[in-house]
Amino acid sequence: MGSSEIGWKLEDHPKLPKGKVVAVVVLDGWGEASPNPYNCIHVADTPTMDSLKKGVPERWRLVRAHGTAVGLPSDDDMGNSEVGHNALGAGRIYAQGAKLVDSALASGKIYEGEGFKYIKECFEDGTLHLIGLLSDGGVHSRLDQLQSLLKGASEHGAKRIRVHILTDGRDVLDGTSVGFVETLEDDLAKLREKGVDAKIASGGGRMNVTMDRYENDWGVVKRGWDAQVLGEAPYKFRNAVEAVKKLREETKANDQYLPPFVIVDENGMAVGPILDGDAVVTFNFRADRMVMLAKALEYEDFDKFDRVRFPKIHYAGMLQYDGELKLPRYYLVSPPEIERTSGEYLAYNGVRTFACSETVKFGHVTFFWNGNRSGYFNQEMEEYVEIPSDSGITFNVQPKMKALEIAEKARDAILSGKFHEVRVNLPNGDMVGHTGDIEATVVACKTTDDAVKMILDAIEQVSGIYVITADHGNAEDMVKRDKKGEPILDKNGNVQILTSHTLQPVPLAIGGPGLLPGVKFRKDVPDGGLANVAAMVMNLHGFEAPNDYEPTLIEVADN
Ligand SMILES: O=C(O)[C@H](O)COP(=O)(O)O
Ligand SMILES: [Mn+2]
Ligand SMILES: [Mn+2]
Repeated sequence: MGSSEIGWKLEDHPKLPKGKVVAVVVLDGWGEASPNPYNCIHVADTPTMDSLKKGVPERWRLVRAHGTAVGLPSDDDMGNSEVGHNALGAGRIYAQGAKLVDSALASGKIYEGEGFKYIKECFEDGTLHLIGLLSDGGVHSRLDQLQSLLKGASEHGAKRIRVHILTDGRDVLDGTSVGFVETLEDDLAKLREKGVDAKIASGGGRMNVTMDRYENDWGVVKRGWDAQVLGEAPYKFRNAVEAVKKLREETKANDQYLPPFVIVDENGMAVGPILDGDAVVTFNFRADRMVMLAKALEYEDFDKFDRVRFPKIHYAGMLQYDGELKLPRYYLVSPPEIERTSGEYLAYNGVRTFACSETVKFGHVTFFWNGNRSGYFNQEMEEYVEIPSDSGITFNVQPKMKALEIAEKARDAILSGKFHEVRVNLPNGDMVGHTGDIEATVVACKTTDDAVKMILDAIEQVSGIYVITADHGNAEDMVKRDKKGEPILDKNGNVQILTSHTLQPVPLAIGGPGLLPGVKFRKDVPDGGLANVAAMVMNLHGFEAPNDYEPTLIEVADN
């Protein structure tokens, strides 16, 4: 459908007025779980969020934020920011990258597309490089997809393959990197038996090497570039299992933060720098932490760091990572076509929007919210503000992050009278939760609660409406559990800290003086998920949602 054929005008809601200020607050990584010592939200002092839960029962509920409710392959998949914010903003459930790549690999269609044909042109004389996150986390990538791609690429003629690994420990338990590298090494050995020259060429921890996002710290991407493209790194090893084991031991870094390393041959030469005539595939399906590398690999004009050498390669992403920038130009699997998002409708219908977060989550309430599209729909109607995040630190040392600064910006936007929607992401529960530091995560949760209070106070002053929710769980459960829900202990009797997201539902609270007294949650959408929130927010702005949006969660009783 071309945009001119779309009927952008939304119907008026029969009962709800227009012109109210609606604050939409996404608490990143804030799920609902039973109270226990590993539930940092429970342990923290959170009077504001507690009062919403204990307040009007018809205005607080849980919504699904994981698995099929957000377009992931199965209900064993935890939620994440990309799919969560996509669902919140788009109001519909799209088959997400993980699922699309699964199907393209299963059917073999991945090998028939333009993207694969493009990289295949290098197979005769060049090397195929695969760069991405090595784990089964299913948030940015999946090991089984890499395995399948390795097999498929070799069957389709790749003779020399180099894998550049990024160790995880964030979406999976810390320490699991060793096992993933061993599995990959087994696969590569099998390929070598078949005559394919296949090796791991470089590596490093995802948060230290390559996978920065929203341009918070180009140094991260540069460290990756030096290892992957130039074959240079402070650590050199003959094999990758040894590299990961030694670096964990010697530098005491966890999987997320391993320093960059290259694998060298018997003469000390890097086994797989990226050279003219090579093909490169970034095998993560998720966009945010691949966009920066994609720019470095693709853009002729580039001034973010000195690339030293800019090899002439054929580069394809697993997916196209940015629909607006059309980046990268070539990709193996078409991304979900997320269109007619709520933000675009609201801009057409006169709703003025302000969106804000700090750098590490800025794209969540803009890019992901708008269906993986950077930029404004209509600059006259929207203002996006990014508060610079601290860089070069792990957030357990700064658990307050910029939450209060974000709340101040939201407050000022609410009080300014210039906006009808003020949308923010408060990052703390998630970003600090990912460090696995329980004490710091408790501080993170308290700070989030303080920030929510500031926003609610401003809404009170302008007789507005608030919508408080989250994109997925994280801080509410910081320990790995067995099937019965009991914490799992390691061989030393210590609990295994869970740095990842969870499968928990998230809270959804509505209220504020501007909300008509008869507005309450419907009882007939018990399985409602994040995708149902968009229609509700449109209602709160005085509009009916488009017919194909997931149903709204509210009704208006006459009283
Ligand atoms: O990229 C990350 O930080 C994690 O893999 C997932 O966290 P997010 O989905 O909350 O960004
Ligand atoms: Mn998130
Ligand atoms: Mn997260």
